[in-house]
Amino acid sequence: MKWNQLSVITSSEAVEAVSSILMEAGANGVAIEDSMDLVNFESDPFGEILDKETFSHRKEGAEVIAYFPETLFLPEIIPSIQLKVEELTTFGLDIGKHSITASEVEESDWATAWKKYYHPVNISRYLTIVPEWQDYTPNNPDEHIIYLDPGMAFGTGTHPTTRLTLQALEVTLRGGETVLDVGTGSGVLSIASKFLGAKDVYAYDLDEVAVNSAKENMALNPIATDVHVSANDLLNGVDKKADVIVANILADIIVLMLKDAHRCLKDDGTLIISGIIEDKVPMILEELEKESFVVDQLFKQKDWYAIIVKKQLED
Ligand SMILES: C[S@@+](CC[C@H](N)C(=O)[O-])C[C@H]1O[C@@H](n2cnc3c(N)ncnc32)[C@H](O)[C@@H]1O
Repeated sequence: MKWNQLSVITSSEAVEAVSSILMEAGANGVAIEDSMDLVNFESDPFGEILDKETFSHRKEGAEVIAYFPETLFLPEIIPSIQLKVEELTTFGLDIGKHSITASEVEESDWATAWKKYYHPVNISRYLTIVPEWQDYTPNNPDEHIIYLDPGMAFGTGTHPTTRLTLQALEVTLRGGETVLDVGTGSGVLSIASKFLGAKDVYAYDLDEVAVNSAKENMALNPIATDVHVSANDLLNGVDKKADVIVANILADIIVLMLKDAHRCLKDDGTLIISGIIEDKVPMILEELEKESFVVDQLFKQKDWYAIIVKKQLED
């Protein structure tokens, strides 16, 4: 399979915002080359296990490289990406040169391109994600280590949407639950669910690459080898009754599964939805109400939201 690569030359301070714009536009992942990497390296608590030799030697500014499936026609989406990047100046961000270039890449190039920028991600006191190829010593006895090789699948833990979802899972799970993980990607949420005490976990993804990646990652984490991973479109045809349903997919896709989520959730169950960019929050809240869900908690990081919701029960 071929991938299209979009490179945005920008400033270090706009890296996160530009990455969010590219992810929102449908990128499957981003790699970042930032002149600030070496500076951050010095202060990064995980710094000592990064390989200094692999660091970018970019002299100034930053480059955000996003990977889009070839099914997305880039000339159609580049103008709106350009506009959104330019709008960042209205938030006082320096966007640097903000030039955008597109090119084609082979899958294998992308599969390894981001690896050198990927290092352990400390999600919370209890959860840390560690690249499968790195050694890591936990900082405290409560820390669970999720080993991942996401390959081509989404879910390294570095994206705010994954981090928010993991934190929402952590406040929700108590032990013994049945969990449905919709859009599992790398499988990271399923593995975390097992560490947080879930009993039966079912992971679904539409994309065969993600299904295979999730299966490989379950095998890397002995606690998660009994997670059932399969290809499925959202919750179509799923007849399980779950205590927790978790889905980190974009807002417009989440809306499509709300009816099925209601059907598959036990009366006292919890639905965790994430991947919701700020602009989409009002629409999601409206749709949740239509499907008889009530909001329990909102989590926010940067422009992204995760929402914990419950079924609205008759009095
Ligand atoms: C943003 S990623 C989330 C990955 C991971 N769960 C995480 O939180 O990091 C969304 C995933 O949803 C999958 N997806 C998109 N549409 C889907 C659908 N209709 N049914 C099942 N999975 C879908 C994508 O293939 C992708 O792996």
